Amino acid sequence: MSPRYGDYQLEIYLNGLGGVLPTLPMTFAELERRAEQALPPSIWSYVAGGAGDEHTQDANAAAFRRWGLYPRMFAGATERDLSVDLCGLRLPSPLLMAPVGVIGLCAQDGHGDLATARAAAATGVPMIASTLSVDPMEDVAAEFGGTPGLFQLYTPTDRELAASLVHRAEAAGYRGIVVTLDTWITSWRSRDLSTGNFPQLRGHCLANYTSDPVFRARLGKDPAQDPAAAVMLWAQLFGNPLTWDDLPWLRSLTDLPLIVKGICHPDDARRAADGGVDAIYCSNHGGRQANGGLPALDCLPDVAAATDLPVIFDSGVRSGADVVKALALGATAVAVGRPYAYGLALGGADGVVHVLRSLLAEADLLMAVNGYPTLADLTPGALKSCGLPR
Ligand SMILES: Cc1cc2nc3c(=O)[nH]c(=O)nc-3n(C[C@H](O)[C@H](O)[C@H](O)COP(=O)(O)O)c2cc1C
Ligand SMILES: O=C(O)C(=O)c1ccccc1
Repeated sequence: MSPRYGDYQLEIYLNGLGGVLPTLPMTFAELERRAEQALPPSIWSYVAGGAGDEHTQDANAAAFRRWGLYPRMFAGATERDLSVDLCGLRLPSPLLMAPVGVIGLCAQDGHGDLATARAAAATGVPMIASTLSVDPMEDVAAEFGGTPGLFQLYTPTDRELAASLVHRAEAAGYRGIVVTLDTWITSWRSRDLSTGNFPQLRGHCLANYTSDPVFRARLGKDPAQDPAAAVMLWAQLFGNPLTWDDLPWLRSLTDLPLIVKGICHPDDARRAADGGVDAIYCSNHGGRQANGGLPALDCLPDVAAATDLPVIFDSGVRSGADVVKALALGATAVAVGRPYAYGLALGGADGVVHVLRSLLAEADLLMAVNGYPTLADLTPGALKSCGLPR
């Protein structure tokens, strides 16, 4: 039986009886409000913002409100089992931390990648470590404890550099490679344009490049002596607009599970499966890239039905109820991005742990009161479409 996540609720109540109220927010709205106060304005805009007028970003969260979970009676769901198998990994829960580039800067000490990894160790919730980290992937992996971690690859135009990043991830003990397909170029980010600050262009998240032998050989000089040259080279190499012709090469890079992130169309899911990937990651990048107004949640059922592969879902998950709904719509595992970044901003590793435990406790208690003891009980039949978002 998996851990009793709902006990977190009891812990908070008992602390309250002892006169100790939670210092960290108990609602997403409060989390967001306080993160805005805690972060420097340019970092806040970068993390909280999306593409264009943020229609897709708003639609992502609103989409969850169009679904309701039937409460079922006489179900006796006294014990819940939230554990799941994902690409050969036995996980205590279906929750993951999505890759967040420059997450390091959300922590007060500037080392948020390490704090996030410590939160993964404390909760068993795997971190998908972004290519764009403040600390090198080896140092991040060293903080994972017994929790498996995945490495997210932004595929550079230089194939040798891409291979080097993947092989370093293998050597550092990462258990899967998540290749992000939707961000070979960044979208029209209105808020970042207003602040004139793209943290990545200031060279804050290039540790995986400046520590890489292939990148250093291309640079020809020590990046510490000429950081501007390193940023320029990174900008040239950052994103490869991959096509289906590149998939065999990607597949050949590693024997680790290969997961493709950014899939929203069932045809793309099928084609990726034919190309030998191990899992599909259905996401619209939290509305930071696409901005046609299509919520990622609306893409999930068809993507999940398109293949037999496991499906990771993210974009707009803000509560334990949202986690449960995404599972019922076909996700094998569900990731959050901004929510844990905000927790990090407010409380470092403890803040991330609080956000993750709150999501899991709410999901667990919802499954209890609504009578769904296991993840297998969460099928589309558990949901009822309930019209327009409020
Ligand atoms: C500040 C920020 C940086 C991100 N950086 C990356 C990244 O480096 N690689 C990646 O694949 N996705 C990145 N994403 C997208 C997330 O992995 C994820 O798809 C998205 O945050 C999910 O939506 P949510 O924030 O609504 O939970 C980033 C998201 C945010 C908010
Ligand atoms: O901001 C992002 O969403 C992201 O993925 C990214 C892309 C390039 C540089 C830094 C972050």
